[in-house]
Amino acid sequence: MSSRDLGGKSIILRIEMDTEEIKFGRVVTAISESGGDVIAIDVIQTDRQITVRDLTVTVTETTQINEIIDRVKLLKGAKLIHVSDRTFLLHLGGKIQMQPKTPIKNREDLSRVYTPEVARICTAIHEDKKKAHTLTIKKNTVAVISDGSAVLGLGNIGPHAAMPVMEGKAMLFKQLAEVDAFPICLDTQDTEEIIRIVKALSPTFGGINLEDISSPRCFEIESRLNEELDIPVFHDDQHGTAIVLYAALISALKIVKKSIDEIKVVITGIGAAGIACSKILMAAGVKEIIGVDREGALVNSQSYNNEMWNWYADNTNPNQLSGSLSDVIKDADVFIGLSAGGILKRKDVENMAADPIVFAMANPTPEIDPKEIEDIVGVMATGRSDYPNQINNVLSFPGIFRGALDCRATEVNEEMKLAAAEAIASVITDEERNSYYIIPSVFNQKVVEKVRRNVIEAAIDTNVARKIPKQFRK
Ligand SMILES: NC(=O)c1ccc[n+]([C@@H]2O[C@H](COP(=O)([O-])OP(=O)(O)OC[C@H]3O[C@@H](n4cnc5c(N)ncnc54)[C@H](O)[C@@H]3O)[C@@H](O)[C@H]2O)c1
Ligand SMILES: O=C(O)C[C@H](O)C(=O)O
Ligand SMILES: [Mg+2]
Repeated sequence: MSSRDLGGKSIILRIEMDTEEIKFGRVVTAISESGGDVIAIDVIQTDRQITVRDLTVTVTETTQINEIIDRVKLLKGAKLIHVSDRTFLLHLGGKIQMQPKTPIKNREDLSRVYTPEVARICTAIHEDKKKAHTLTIKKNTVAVISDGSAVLGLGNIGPHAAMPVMEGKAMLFKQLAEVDAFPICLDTQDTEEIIRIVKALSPTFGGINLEDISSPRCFEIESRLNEELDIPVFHDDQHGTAIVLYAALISALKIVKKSIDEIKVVITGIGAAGIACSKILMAAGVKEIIGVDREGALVNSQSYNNEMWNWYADNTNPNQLSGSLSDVIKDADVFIGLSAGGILKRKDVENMAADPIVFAMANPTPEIDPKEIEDIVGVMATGRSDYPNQINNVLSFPGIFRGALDCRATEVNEEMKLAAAEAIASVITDEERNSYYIIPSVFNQKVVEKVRRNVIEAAIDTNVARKIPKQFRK
C-alpha cells in the first residue's frame, strides 16, 4: 500500500491565473512539489487572459496544506482566492438534525401530537411510568454525554470543542444501528455535578453513553450512575474500547501463533481506556501486563495519588519492571497504545519479541506511524479509519446499545461485554484472516447484528432484560 492510500485529506484551492504570466502546469508542479496531489480540476470562469479554476488537492499530512498555500501565494501571475477544507465544509452547522416522524398537516394532526390529545398520553405515563419506554423517544434514544476532559488524545479541550466528536458518535449510532443518539456536552468537570445532571436528564433516555471523560473521575461517575439509574450507563472509552481490543487481540494472536497466557503486553496510557483494556486482558488470561504512563512503568513499590493506579500497580507487572517505555518494552509480544501520538519509536519495536503486535490506538495520531514499522511488525493496527485494521470502539457501541434497548436492559454487565467481543471476533473466519484484516470493518453489516444478538442473549441469561424480543422467546 502506498503512503498516498493512507490518511489522505483533501482541500479545494480556487486560483485565478493570468495566462500571460503563468502556465497552469507551473501551478500544478508547485503544488506537487509541496506534497499535494491534484486529483480534480474545475474551470469556474475563463476569458482570454484570466482563468479561475478550482483544484481539488489531496495531501497526506495536514502540515502540507500550509506549505501548498504559501507556495501558491509566491507564484507570479497566480492569485489564491480561497481555500476550502472539505472536512470543515462538512461540519458547517453541525452534522445531525432532528426530524419529526410524522408531518403535522392539519388541525386534527395538531391536536393529536400536541394539546389537547397529547395530555391523554401524559396521563397514561403518569399512571404507569413503564409506558415511557413505549410512548416516548426513550425507547430508542441514547444520550452521548461528555465533559470534554479527554477528547480523543487531544486532552482536556472543553465541552464546546468536544461536540464534533459527540455528533460523530450520534451519526454512527443512527447509521449503523438505527439508535437515535443525542450529543450533550456539559460545562462542568465536577464529578458530583455530572452525576446529578445525568440523573436529572435520564428520564428522556433509554441509555447513557459516557464519552471522553478523563480518568480517574470516569470510574466514579460511571459506577455511581449505574447503581442509581435503571437504564444502561456505559463508558465507551473504557468498555467499548476493551471489547474491540480483546476481539482484535484474539485474532492477531492467531496470526503470529502465540497463546494468550504466554504473552508479555506493554500498555501506555493508564487512563480510562488503558485500565479497562488491561482488565479485560487479565480476565482473558494474560499474565504479564506492564502499564506505562507519563512517569514510566507503574510499580507497586510506589504509592500513587490515584487509587486506580495503586490497584493497577498491585495487580500487574509481576516482574516489577521499572523505567521508561523503552526500558520495559524489550521482548514484549504486544504493545497497546492508549496514550498520545508519536511516543513509540522504531527502535522500541525492534527490541520487541519476534512478530510483534503493535496496536497504536491513540486518536487522531497513533503512538507510531504504521509506515515507520511496516517492515518489522507481525500485526499492526490503529484506531483510525484510514489505515487497515481499525481497532475503534465504533465496532461495539452501536450494537451494544441496539441490543440493550431492544431487550430494555437495566445495565450492560460483564457477560454482555464479553459476548459482544466474541461477536466481533466471530465475524472474520480463519480463511479470511490475515495481518491486514484482523478485525471487521465498521461497514461490515454483520457486526451490529451479531453484537446485538449476543448482547440480548447474555442480558436474558443474566436476568437484566426487562423485555424478551420476539425472536428470542423460547
Ligand atoms: N481506538 C479507540 O477505540 C480508542 C478508544 C478510547 C481511547 N482511545 C485513545 O486512547 C487515548 C486515551 O484515552 P482515554 O479516554 O483513556 O484518556 P484518559 O485521559 O483517561 O487517559 C489517558 C492516559 O494517557 C496518559 N498519557 C498521556 N500522554 C502520555 C504519554 N506521552 N506517555 C504515557 N502516558 C501518557 C495520561 O497520563 C492518562 O493517564 C486517547 O488518545 C484516545 O483517543 C482510543
Ligand atoms: O472517538 C474515537 O474515534 C475513539 C475513542 O472514543 C477515542 O476517544 O479516541
Ligand atoms: Mg472516546
